[in-house]
Amino acid sequence: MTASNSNILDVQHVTKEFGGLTAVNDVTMQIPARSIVSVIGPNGAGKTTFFNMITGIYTPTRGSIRLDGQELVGLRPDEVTTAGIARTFQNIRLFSTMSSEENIMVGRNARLKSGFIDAVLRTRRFHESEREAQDAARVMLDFVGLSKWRNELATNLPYGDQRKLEIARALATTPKLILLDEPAAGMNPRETEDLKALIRRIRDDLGVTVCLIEHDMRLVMTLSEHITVLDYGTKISEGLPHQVRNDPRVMEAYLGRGTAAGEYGKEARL
Ligand SMILES: Nc1ncnc2c1ncn2[C@@H]1O[C@H](COP(=O)(O)OP(=O)(O)OP(=O)(O)O)[C@@H](O)[C@H]1O
Repeated sequence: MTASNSNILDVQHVTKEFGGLTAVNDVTMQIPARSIVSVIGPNGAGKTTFFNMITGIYTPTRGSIRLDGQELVGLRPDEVTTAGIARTFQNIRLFSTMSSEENIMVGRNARLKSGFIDAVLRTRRFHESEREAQDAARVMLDFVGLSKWRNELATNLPYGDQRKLEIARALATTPKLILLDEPAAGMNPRETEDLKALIRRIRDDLGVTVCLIEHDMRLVMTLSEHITVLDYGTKISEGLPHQVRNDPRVMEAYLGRGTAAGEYGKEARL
């Protein structure tokens, strides 16, 4: 097996320009299959833009993004989902008037075979699809430990559980790779510990590769097997947690930069 075969995602020279601003500048990175990796960087470094290119929300100005050899550039977000990438967002995006189970079924529907006509005519295929979606939703609720909230409106769940529900909804699309955008944002230390255990189980039990953007340096340093650091859209460092933590370019990028600087400084003293 060649090195590239063991990488589930291969990003080559990706750039995104917004008018005169280069949000992501010629970034190349690979994500090994069944790994847990992080993309970090100070506020405005280009992390979310990077995720938005991988998931088809933005088309790169230049560059190539391959999932298991399949070129993703040019695909719509739903086609990227079907190809095998799921994600969660920086801000919680649940349907507040739906139950936890229904929220997951919406995620699952991205994969179902029945279409609009089936739904209108209530065909057998539609009913089978609905049952399949409901079964899958229950398995996912159980996996993330939220079975007791099955019929509860998503908006009534505690904050940490709403974040887990978003992860369950993303997992319901049966991805090969899941992208988590600041999953620990706003969590208390106990919720963050729970999240860490869940992310490990996503990889270990489901075999799904995990890539996260995260400002919580303690979480990033203890969970990640590989870290890529962006600053002003450019990759300034990558490697094992201890290599990145001790890289002078990374320290320099964080120092004097708002919240993220404080969080990095806290970790650097550990
Ligand atoms: N749609 C857009 N149009 C114009 N500029 C954008 C757009 N999206 C992002 N940017 C700019 O690109 C740069 C990178 O933003 P991005 O949100 O990717 O950074 P980030 O690393 O995710 O930041 P944070 O940690 O604060 O979430 C910023 O200067 C931002 O203002």
